[in-house]
Amino acid sequence: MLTTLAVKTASGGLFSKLKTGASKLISSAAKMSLQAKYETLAVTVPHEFVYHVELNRPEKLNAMSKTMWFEIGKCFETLDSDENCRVVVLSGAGKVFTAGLDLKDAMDMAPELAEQEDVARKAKIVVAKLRGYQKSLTAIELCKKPVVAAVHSACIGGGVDLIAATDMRYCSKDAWFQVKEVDIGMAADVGTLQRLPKIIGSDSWAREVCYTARKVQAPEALSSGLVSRVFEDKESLIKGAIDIAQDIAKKSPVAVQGTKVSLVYARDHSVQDGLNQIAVWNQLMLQSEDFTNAVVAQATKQKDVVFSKL
Ligand SMILES: CCC/C=C/C=C/C(=O)SCCNC(=O)CCNC(=O)[C@H](O)C(C)(C)COP(=O)(O)OP(=O)(O)OC[C@H]1O[C@@H](n2cnc3c(N)ncnc32)[C@H](O)[C@@H]1OP(=O)(O)O
Repeated sequence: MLTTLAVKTASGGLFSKLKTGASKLISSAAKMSLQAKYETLAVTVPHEFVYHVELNRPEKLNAMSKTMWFEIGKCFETLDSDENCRVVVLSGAGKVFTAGLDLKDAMDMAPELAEQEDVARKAKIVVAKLRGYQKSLTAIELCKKPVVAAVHSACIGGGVDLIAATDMRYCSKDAWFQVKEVDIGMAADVGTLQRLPKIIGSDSWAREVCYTARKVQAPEALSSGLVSRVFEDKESLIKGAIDIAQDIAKKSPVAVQGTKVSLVYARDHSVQDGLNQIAVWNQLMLQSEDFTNAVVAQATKQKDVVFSKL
């Protein structure tokens, strides 16, 4: 039975190669249109199934403007359903990863609030904005494709909220991180306080960096678990992140996407709830051709199985 299935997989492989050639053409077409689609993000496709999203306001140190917040949400919602995308690398163009919330934009809210006299009406305006910003970053977590943050130089305030919603975090030696919100008189409200303590093993350390807004340099980011790899410089960081992304992109998208959904669910639920979730998920997904093809490939020592798009 294994032999029959292996032959089936091998002929599927040839068909998939033809499909791969076609998808490369589609990918280069997609590359152009994706770049044109956003004002504050640059989206490229460095390898088949690997997307690279760059925060792209280098002249303002990638400060997160209203447009950028909106576009981050839109981008990751789109990537979630894009069958050509299996993994995303997220980095910053130019000198730094991001200088955080665009402070000019933040001040623009004052005149709008001044139009209202009553606190409840003012609060309604603020909460709508907050919910919108939260939704944008949660789109990264809801995107079933793993997202690898590649941080160089500064990652401040909203930047920490952003990377806390990603799956894996790498940085270069010159990187530093700052939960800066208390310095601008606010409690962080778009994910750092909720996600950071779950990323970091030490609750005490997480609280310290949130209360003090002190800078965390790359070696401490590594030892605390905020990042899992440190690269020599930005160039090797991006290459390293894309290499890992390519490895992930070769795996079954059914398996990888199911793994992300289950890890995110398990983080926020009891072990028993998590076991129930994956049992329900896999009662369907173990019937996928990916499972059969991958099992056969392992059993017959076949390399480079090609999986259909998802
Ligand atoms: C509902 C909201 C939820 C989100 C909350 C998030 C909160 C936060 O993110 S709190 C943190 C806010 N960010 C900051 O406080 C950082 C401010 N920037 C800096 O301290 C410095 O720019 C930095 C140390 C990062 C770099 O200094 P450097 O001398 O190298 O560059 P600059 O000359 O200062 O900046 C170059 C141009 O970029 C503009 N810019 C930098 N940061 C921001 C910013 N956060 N918002 C808007 N614009 C920023 C800066 O004005 C310069 O532009 P230009 O004057 O036109 O040349």
